[in-house]
Amino acid sequence: MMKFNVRYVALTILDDVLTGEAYSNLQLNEAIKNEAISKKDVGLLTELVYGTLQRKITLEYLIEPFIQTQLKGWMKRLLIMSAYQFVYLDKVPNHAIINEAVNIAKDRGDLHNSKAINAILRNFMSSPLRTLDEIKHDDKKLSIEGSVPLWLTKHWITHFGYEKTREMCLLSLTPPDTTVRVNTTRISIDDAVERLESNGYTVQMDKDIERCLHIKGEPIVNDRLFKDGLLSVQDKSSMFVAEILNPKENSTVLDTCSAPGGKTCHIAEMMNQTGQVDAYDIYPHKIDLIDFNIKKLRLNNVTTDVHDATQPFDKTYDYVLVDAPCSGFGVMRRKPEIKYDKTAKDVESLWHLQLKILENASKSVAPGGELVYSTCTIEQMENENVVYSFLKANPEFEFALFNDPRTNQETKTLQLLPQDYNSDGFFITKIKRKER
Ligand SMILES: C[S@@+](CC[C@H](N)C(=O)[O-])C[C@H]1O[C@@H](n2cnc3c(N)ncnc32)[C@H](O)[C@@H]1O
Repeated sequence: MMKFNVRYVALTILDDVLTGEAYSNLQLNEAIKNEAISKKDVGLLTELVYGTLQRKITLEYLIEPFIQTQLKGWMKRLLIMSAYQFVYLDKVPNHAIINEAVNIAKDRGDLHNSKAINAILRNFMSSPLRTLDEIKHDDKKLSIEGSVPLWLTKHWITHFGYEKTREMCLLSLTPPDTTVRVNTTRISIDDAVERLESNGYTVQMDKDIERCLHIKGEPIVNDRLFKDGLLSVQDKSSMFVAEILNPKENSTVLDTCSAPGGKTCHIAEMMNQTGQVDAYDIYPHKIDLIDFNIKKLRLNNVTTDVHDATQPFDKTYDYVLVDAPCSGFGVMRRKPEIKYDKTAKDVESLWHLQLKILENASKSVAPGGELVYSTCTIEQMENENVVYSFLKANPEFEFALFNDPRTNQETKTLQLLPQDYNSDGFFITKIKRKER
């Protein structure tokens, strides 16, 4: 048996993720926790897993002409991981890439496998890199360049146009900004900035959301402020959801699909330990995650329980949040496998579920009360189509206009794309029940 090495672990993670058995972020966290690996190796492992996943379609296109025989799935994954190092990493010498791949192949299979890997990689590395010139159609070209399946590329071009889609796909191959939300029930924003700076972080205040800070430095999860619950890691686009819901102090809030509790906690912080936030999720094990966060942040205005949001809630509330289960294409830069494992059929069945949850949750909005519907996707079907279908069937509701932070104009819906704030793609809309 081979002794632990970074590429071996990276390939095992790629196997699990690309066969749909695990999520990249969770697998990576496990590997980093379990193995005695150095800081440098953690960096390389992360780069290999995320880089290969992010650029899977591009890498397959580049190496495909050199594969003449039928290969097993893991061999193809080993080849694209090796191709990633050759094309995108400067510091790894070609002979090291080939040796490592051959050793893994020997360890996994017979000599024949390792010889095939050796021959393919040698051939690939000594030939000119394949260009996109031979592809005639813009959508196909972009699908390969941005490593996004063709059906999605076509969808997005139809909805957002070619330029915006290209910008989004290419930006999604790079890391987003790291932003944190200050727990203003425990520390002032000025004090949080001062303490972060004294801990070595470069901090920038966000221009739209007061409690949002952009930080650069060591992983924040190791910092005292994070560990003590004085701040939470949250993407800027995601923070807009609670900001747009904008619950008043002493009000009541229902959060229907709330795990792991990012927005629940944001809402509870905005209400400054007053009022009542009832947070539900369908999965019992996920309720533990919300409870953990509430406890860590020391929030005392939240209760949690298991509940299926398609089934009636027993109370009415001033504010309701439906942060619906969705395809998640808005977070493809954080979970790249999302791009490859969803189909148009999944999107359609999500639309049914989302509409059902929205219909049911709306019954818990008190007269004059407001409901925010949000998703972390950019699929029109799961966003505009859900809310317009709902409003058509429920005339007692209407849009509650809010400010589009990008234009400072009132809007009914907000579709944030990654390029808007170098953050996640999110959809947010607000509706209100008309007064009786
Ligand atoms: C987008 S995530 C919510 C993220 C959360 N609001 C946050 O900010 O941390 C959607 C959640 O909906 C939950 N969910 C899926 N189907 C559900 C249902 N029928 N009823 C309630 N929750 C559901 C999932 O378990 C998942 O935790």
